[in-house]
Amino acid sequence: MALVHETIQSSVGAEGFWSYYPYGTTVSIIITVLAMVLGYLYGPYWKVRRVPGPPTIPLVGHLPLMAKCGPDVFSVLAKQYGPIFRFHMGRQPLIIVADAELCKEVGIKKFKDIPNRSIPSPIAASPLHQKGLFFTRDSRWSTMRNTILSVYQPSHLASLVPTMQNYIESATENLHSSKQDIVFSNLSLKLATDVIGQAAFGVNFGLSKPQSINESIRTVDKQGSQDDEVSDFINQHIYSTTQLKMDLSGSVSIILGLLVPILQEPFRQILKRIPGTMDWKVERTNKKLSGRLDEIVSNRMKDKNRGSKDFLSQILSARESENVAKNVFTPDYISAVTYEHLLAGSATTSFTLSSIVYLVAGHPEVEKKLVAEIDGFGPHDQVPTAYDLQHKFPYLDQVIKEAMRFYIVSPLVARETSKEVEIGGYLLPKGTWVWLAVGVLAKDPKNFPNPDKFIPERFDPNCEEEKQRHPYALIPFGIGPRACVGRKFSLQEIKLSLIHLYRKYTFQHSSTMENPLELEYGIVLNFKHGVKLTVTKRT
Ligand code: HEM
Repeated sequence: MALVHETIQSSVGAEGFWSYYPYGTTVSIIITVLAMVLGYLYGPYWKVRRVPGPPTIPLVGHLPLMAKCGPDVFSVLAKQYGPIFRFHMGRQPLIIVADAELCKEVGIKKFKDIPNRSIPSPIAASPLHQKGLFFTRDSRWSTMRNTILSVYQPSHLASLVPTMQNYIESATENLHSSKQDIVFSNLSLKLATDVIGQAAFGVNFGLSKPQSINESIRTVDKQGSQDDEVSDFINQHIYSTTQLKMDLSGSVSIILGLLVPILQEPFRQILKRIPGTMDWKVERTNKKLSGRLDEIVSNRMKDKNRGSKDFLSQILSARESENVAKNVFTPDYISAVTYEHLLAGSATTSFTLSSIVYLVAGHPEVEKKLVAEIDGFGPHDQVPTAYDLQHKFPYLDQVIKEAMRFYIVSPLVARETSKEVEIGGYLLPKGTWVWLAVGVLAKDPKNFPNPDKFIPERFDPNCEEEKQRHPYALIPFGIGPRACVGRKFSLQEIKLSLIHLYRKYTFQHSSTMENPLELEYGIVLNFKHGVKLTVTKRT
């Protein structure tokens, strides 16, 4: 060391020596910063580097691959890399699990080590969405979930049949009277939003009014074109939902969240104050939505005669009777879970309903069998009970399962390890994002021969294919203790809707519709241009 000093001193002289050291300091600062940046960018990758995956591009990871292949990217990669592989969402590596047995391991067998959901960047930029059941963690989640499950007793669901039926009748009353084709996906979104609005808030959003169905189908898509409060709320809700993009088309802070998460929050704080930016718009919408929700919640809290018909009232009553729930369900969390119901319950149910009608319209032999089963149930004005819906429509069940397999609304289920855990032969450190590729499972020819064919009979309990299939090959509602709480609710609504629809109408694809159907990949799957259908009234 002394020798090095001497050499430097003699070669640069006394003056040069002093200027040399600041230079050296600068170099070491640059090297340290570079090392930190590289450590920040590559640290997450380094911890899971043994899991196979395609080569990644710094910063953007595999996002360009995703933009090129769309949601099919995971099927393509599963073929190449096997049942567990690495995919980089920007800087963040995801461990993708694309095998039914491994999904069971993550979702059920090792649930206690993987109990939470990872928080993707669109949600990290949206405080409103973070306090729902979906993204809460650990003991807060389990207390919230237990209270919410107590609300979903079978008797409560059964009592919702008449409400659901009313909205369904109202939404579908005038379908045939329009000479034009209908945008069925818009109609189903309004119907699902109305049903969940009533079930969650006890509020009639009034979107499914029969006299204005075509009119409102058109206007609901335009921001602010309806001026009453309810539709304003809905428009904001739809805006807030559609802005939660998972690709690079979101707001600047969301994009930063994908590429350099550390910068996301500081930038969001700045951008949300700059009028006109997407972050400013999202912030405004979220604020308005939260304001409205807080208002609804605080009014309902004061109302001593609120009854127990809707989700919000039930949660408030449960909260009052249990001390634990009181600490967990503070007003902001109540607003969030109630809003979450609107969010989780409308887009998913609506997409599923539309995709079923679309697929049946393309398969006349399925339509014939389905209509025969529905007609065989009883007179057309006999509304099925919750029990009837569960037990008396076996072919309808097969059609729904097959449609949910064919177009799986939520093709990825996001989880995160809370301690080191071994999955599929790889040791994953605490904090690893483990995502179940349920969309890949649903198209795996091992479990579903001819996966690109729509064949409801493959779910016939007597069929060999059904008997041999892995029990977790189709999990559109997720798996284990963290699976969807709204499964029975949405299936009840979907079945009631289909029975009512096919009692009155049959549907054909509109000539104005693209073929094949184009899908859009957001927080959930959506139709790019809607599902357009020609309606024929049954005689
Ligand atoms: C066809 C309709 C629906 C589909 C396909 C669907 C799908 C899903 C999926 C895949 C998950 C993640 C499950 C997991 O991690 O294992 C989930 C969770 C959830 N869903 Fe649904 N869902 C639907 C309807 C609904 C409805 C109607 C509601 C509300 C009434 C709802 C509320 C929720 C909630 C709160 C969670 C979070 C559960 C938790 O973290 O404990 N969903 N859903």
